[in-house]
Amino acid sequence: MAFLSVKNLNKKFSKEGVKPLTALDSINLDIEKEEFISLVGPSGCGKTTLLRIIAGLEEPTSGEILLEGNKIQGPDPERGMVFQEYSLFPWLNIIDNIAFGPEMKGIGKEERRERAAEYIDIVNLEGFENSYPHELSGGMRQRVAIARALANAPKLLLMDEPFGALDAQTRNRMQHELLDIHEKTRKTVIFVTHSVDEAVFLSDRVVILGTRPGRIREIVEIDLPEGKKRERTDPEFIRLRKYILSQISDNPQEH
Ligand SMILES: Nc1ncnc2c1ncn2[C@@H]1O[C@H](COP(=O)(O)OP(=O)(O)OP(=O)(O)O)[C@@H](O)[C@H]1O
Repeated sequence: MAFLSVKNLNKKFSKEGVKPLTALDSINLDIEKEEFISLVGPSGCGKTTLLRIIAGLEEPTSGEILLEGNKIQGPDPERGMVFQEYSLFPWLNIIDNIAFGPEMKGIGKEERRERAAEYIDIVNLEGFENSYPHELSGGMRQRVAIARALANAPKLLLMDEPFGALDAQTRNRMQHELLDIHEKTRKTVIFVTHSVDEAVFLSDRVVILGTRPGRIREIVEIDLPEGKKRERTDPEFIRLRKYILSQISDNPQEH
């Protein structure tokens, strides 16, 4: 049994008087525990819709998703979501932002602060515990958002274009940090991105969603050295990146 199993998933958006739009068509996908999976494809191919259905924020029209054999129904902190806009609480300092989920679960102050401190350490934000979100850079805020999702002890981390709003240099640094976080926590990650370069750099497998909207076109294994040893200049990296780009026929917005 796969850790996460997407079975025959279909999603149609219907509005009165308008022809229904098929956003996802017969999606089947098995994901193993600890895997890092990216979803790529042209704009409108259904990446965000698939992620939102896995998050439980959207209902499929038919089909189902099983997490460790249990059908997903509605949102749950066991599936932590990180968005492009950091959605931090501006009135809470960093440690309380991170401890928010555990607080909602009724975990006592000391324990949740301990847990938050552990994740502050993992995302390298020691010393910023008492700062407020507006006092941090974009990359740092995104690290808080990742720590906040992790503090709920999720089984799955769902990331929707999390580095899309960052400048190129910060984005590059965040990619290295995310690999590092993945190595430390071994969380299963599903990562939506427009950037094929980013997907190849981060992932164990890249799922290409089709030019025919909403279908899986191909799943590409990224057989590169683990962790920080990944090099963009590696000929295999360049070959995989070119190959995936050639499979995305619409213009990807960046690469
Ligand atoms: N709430 C909605 N109501 C109607 N149509 C929707 C809704 N959400 C998404 N769609 C449509 O479903 C299709 C898939 O959208 P989705 O946002 O999942 O694509 P995407 O691959 O994430 O796109 P992008 O790369 O531009 O973010 C698009 O045609 C979109 O217009």
